[in-house]
Amino acid sequence: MTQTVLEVRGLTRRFGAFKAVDGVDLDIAEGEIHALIGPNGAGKTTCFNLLTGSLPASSGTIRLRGETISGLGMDRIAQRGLVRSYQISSIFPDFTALNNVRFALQQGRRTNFDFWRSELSLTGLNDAAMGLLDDLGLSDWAEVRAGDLPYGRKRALEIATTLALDPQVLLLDEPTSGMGREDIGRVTDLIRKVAAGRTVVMVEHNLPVVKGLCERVTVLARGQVIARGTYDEVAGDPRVVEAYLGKAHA
Ligand SMILES: Nc1ncnc2c1ncn2[C@@H]1O[C@H](COP(=O)(O)OP(=O)(O)OP(=O)(O)O)[C@@H](O)[C@H]1O
Repeated sequence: MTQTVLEVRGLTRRFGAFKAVDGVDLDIAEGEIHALIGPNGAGKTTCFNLLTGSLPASSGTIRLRGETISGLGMDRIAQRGLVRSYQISSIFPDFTALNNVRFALQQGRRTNFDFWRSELSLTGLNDAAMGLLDDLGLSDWAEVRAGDLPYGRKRALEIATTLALDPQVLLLDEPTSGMGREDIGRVTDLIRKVAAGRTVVMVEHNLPVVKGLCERVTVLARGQVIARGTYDEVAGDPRVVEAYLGKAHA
């Protein structure tokens, strides 16, 4: 039987009287690639902010492997293995790609001692950083200033710095946004590769990417879950069609 790695119940976030996230339940299975989709303003980003602890919930519970993580700060949640992809703005543009990953690995050593004790030592830092760059197709770019990388490579670097923290559950925030076709194909392949041995939850607007990549999909609209299932199941759901296109099309 598949194990639930992330269990969310009744997750709610109010801004004044407005509920941006309203009683959301999620069950994310170990090892799956799960998409959170929905029209603009549906509450996807707020949901991610609640999962990572960057925003406190108004109510509801979040359990990671059965342990309650709601109410913990971002660092402690990351320590327990749930990490969100760094935003490009958090990549240091004047560092090389290699030094960005080295830095992230050092951060990981601070937050995940067991991982380091078992896998790495200080002398292994360069090898580990090069290994991650290699995994993400960035070895030829190791000595390039991060600020000079093309957009798609920057997103790959962002994933590399996140993987440096060795997350069990990786949250990816619109990993293909702003990319051209070629970069989308490359990043999609990368996500499939890095998903081996971990669980991935992604917010993604590009529906063909979701269809190609994600085993299960949860659809949010106006802060609530309106459908869940495989891509084909939710794409055929009249509530989803209505949420995306308006009532006339449903
Ligand atoms: N800090 C805030 N204060 C007030 N309202 C907020 C705040 N953050 C988000 N909202 C509102 O909550 C709703 C959900 O926003 P959210 O960004 O989570 O949606 P989303 O599904 O990620 O949208 P998009 O796809 O456009 O990024 C929106 O109506 C937004 O205006």
